[in-house]
Amino acid sequence: MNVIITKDKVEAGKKAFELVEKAIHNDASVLGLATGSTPETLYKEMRASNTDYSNLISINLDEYKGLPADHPQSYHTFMQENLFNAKPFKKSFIPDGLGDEEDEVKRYNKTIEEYPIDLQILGIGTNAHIGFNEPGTSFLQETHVEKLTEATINANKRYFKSEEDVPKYAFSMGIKSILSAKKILLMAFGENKAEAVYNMLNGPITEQVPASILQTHNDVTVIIDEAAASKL
Ligand SMILES: N[C@@H]1[C@@H](O)[C@H](O)[C@@H](COP(=O)(O)O)O[C@@H]1O
Repeated sequence: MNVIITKDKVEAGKKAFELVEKAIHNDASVLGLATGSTPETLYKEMRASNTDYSNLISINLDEYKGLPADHPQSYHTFMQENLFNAKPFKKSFIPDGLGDEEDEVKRYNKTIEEYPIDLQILGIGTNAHIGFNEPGTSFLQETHVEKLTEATINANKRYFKSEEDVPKYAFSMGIKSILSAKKILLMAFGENKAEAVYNMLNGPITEQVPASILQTHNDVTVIIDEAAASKL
C-alpha cells in the first residue's frame, strides 16, 4: 500500500483531492463515497473546485438502518450537505435506511454490479472497521445489515443527542464489494486511529481487523496525518 503522511487533515484533503482529480482525468466514472468526519476536508476541496461531477456516478458505502433519508444524522443528509448540494452527480446511490432488508440488499448489490467502482474513498473506525464492516465480518460479504459494535456506537454518539439515539444496525456495502473497486483511497486522522492504522498496514490479515484485507488489494493509497501515523 502506498502511504502518504501529511501534517494535518487539511493537507490530507488537498492530497486526496489531487488523487480524485487524477482518477477522473484517467476516466474514472464511478466514485465510491464515504461519510464520517474523515472525508470532510476532501469534500471541501471538491466543493470549492471547478470540477463538474454531473457526468459521474456515486455509490455510498452505508446508511443507518431505521433512519429516514431526511433525518439530520442520516448519511443521505451528510452527503447532501457536504457534497451533493454544491456538486450534484449524474446519479447517487445510498442505501435506503427504511428499505426492506432483503430488497435493499439485492438492489444495492445490483447497483454495484451495474456500476463497478473506479475509486473507493474510505475512512477507518477505531476498531479498523471499513464502511460498517465490523471486526468478525466475513471478507466474502456483499451488502448486508450489520449490527454495530459498542465501540462504533460510542464513537458515533457525538452526532446524536444521546447514545440511545444512535442506530444499532446499518446497511453496509460488504468487504467483497469494497475490494472490487479498481482503486482505493483510505484516509485516517488523529491519535485515536493510530492503532487501527498500524494493524491495517502491519498486522496479520484477519477478519478481526477488517481493514487488514486491504493489504491484498493492488491499488491502495493511504493518506494519514502525523498523529494517525504515530504508531508506525
Ligand atoms: N460508517 C462510518 C465509516 O465509514 C467511517 O470511516 C468511520 C470513521 O468515522 P470518522 O471519520 O468520523 O472517524 O465511522 C463510521 O462508522
